[in-house]
Amino acid sequence: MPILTTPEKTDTSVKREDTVSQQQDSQTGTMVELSSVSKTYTNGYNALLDVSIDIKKGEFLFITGPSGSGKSTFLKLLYGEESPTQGEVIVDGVNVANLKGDHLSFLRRRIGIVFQDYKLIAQRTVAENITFVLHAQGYTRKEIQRRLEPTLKLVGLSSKADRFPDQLSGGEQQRVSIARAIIATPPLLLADEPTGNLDPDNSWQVIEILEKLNTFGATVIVTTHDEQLVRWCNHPVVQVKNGRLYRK
Ligand SMILES: Nc1ncnc2c1ncn2[C@@H]1O[C@H](COP(=O)(O)OP(=O)(O)OP(=O)(O)O)[C@@H](O)[C@H]1O
Repeated sequence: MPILTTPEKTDTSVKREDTVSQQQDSQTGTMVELSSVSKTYTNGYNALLDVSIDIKKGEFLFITGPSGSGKSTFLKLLYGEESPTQGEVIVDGVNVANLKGDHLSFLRRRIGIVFQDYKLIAQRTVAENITFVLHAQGYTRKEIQRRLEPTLKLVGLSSKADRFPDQLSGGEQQRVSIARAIIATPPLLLADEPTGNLDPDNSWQVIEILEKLNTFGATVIVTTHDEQLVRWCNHPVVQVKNGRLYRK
């Protein structure tokens, strides 16, 4: 297991009492259910073929598979970025394929998403990047401040709240994007190749944060093609191969 070497370590002792109290009661049942799902893109490419899977609340699951195997497509179906050509996608009891407009926005508020390329706004500070969505969703200034400090602490960036993304390392930028994804305490966290641009120490740090969130109650689904990373962790793994899913 690699040793953390970044100067400001993540604070995994941070408690997020609101997260725990909201989520401990609802730790049973299914968070994600796909039934006979296929996805064919408009160019005729079959990305997923007759896929069925149940992911329980509170699970930490890795999705692995080679480039182009359908990992991102799988996640996109969960947050309604793509619709299945066939079959049903149920997330937290809601059929995603039927959602539009405000209903889809409402579901997405309950899903935190982390991308490989961070997707930070260059002209905004760390704090602004993290709280941007909360402002847009009408949270009060006081509530935003109440959430910001523990979230920054959790990702080890308390001293860098006023920096801009280009003043941060790649690992720090990814931790900003995780903070942005979790500040609204979503019960489901999706991370699409979150360590794809990071060295082993930073990758491990990202995984440690995701694991901590999982212990707070979030269901976490992480795609990666990094087999070594998967071996380090003792979490269930699903492999995507030729558009089909296999539990390992
Ligand atoms: N919008 C699209 N239109 C057509 N084909 C697409 C589209 N998006 C993805 N594909 C194809 O579907 C397949 C699965 O893509 P996907 O991005 O899900 O793979 P992946 O496993 O996440 O790959 P990577 O590890 O490289 O990110 C690929 O062959 C890809 O070219």
